[in-house]
Amino acid sequence: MTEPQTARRRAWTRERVLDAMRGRLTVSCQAYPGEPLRDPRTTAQMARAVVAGGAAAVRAQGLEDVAAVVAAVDVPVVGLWKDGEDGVFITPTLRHAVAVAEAGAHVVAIDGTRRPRPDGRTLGETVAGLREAADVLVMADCGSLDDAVAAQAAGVDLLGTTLAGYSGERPRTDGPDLELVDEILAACDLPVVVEGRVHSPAHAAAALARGAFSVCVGTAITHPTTITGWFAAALPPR
Ligand SMILES: CC(=O)N[C@H](C=O)[C@@H](O)[C@H](O)[C@H](O)COP(=O)(O)O
Repeated sequence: MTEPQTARRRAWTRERVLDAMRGRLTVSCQAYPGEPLRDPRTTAQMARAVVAGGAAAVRAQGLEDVAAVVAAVDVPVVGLWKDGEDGVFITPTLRHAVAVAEAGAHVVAIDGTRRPRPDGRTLGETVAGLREAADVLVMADCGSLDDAVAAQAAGVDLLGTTLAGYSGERPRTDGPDLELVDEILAACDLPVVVEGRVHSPAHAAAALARGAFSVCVGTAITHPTTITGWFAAALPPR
């Protein structure tokens, strides 16, 4: 990062980050292993494009992408590091979480499920260790109400529904899991980010209308291969 970029990064206090995200859209800019758009420069350009369209924050995966996005846009960046493909793979250990913070993320998203973590630490130990190492907000990517309740007790700052439908505790709903959103809002006090299968502006609006703090959209905005597939599949057979 250049000096002005470092100063800009520092100006994002915890309060400013939360204030920026409240009631607004976070856009997840991710390309998956082997895909044509998987390049930190492309992710950074995508981040600039979504900020131009009104994204209040950007979510990005991988240390290089996080650093490139932090340098490219002046909005909060929710960073994560996916390692592996099943089980606990979203920022699975304290080492991953600290590295994401060091890459410049304002919010570090970590697996917020109750499943055993690869380094043997509990979520609470991971959050405490991360806080010792860096002044960042922590978002727990949860898959169920029990995850959210445990994550709140573990000391995270934000609860996400990111893993609903992917951790085996909830069905994979067609759109966002709004039933889970209702359950979490009734049981927890922390800000809730609705994430996962928010596929239309109407879904995003419905999520906020339920009382969610913020909404995060990935695929429907930044994954052209999937979006193209939706259109292609809607055509009648030739
Ligand atoms: C389950 C998992 O690995 N979720 C990932 C988390 O970062 C991403 O692959 C999703 O794109 C992101 O959560 C946004 O969700 P959607 O792409 O459905 O709008």
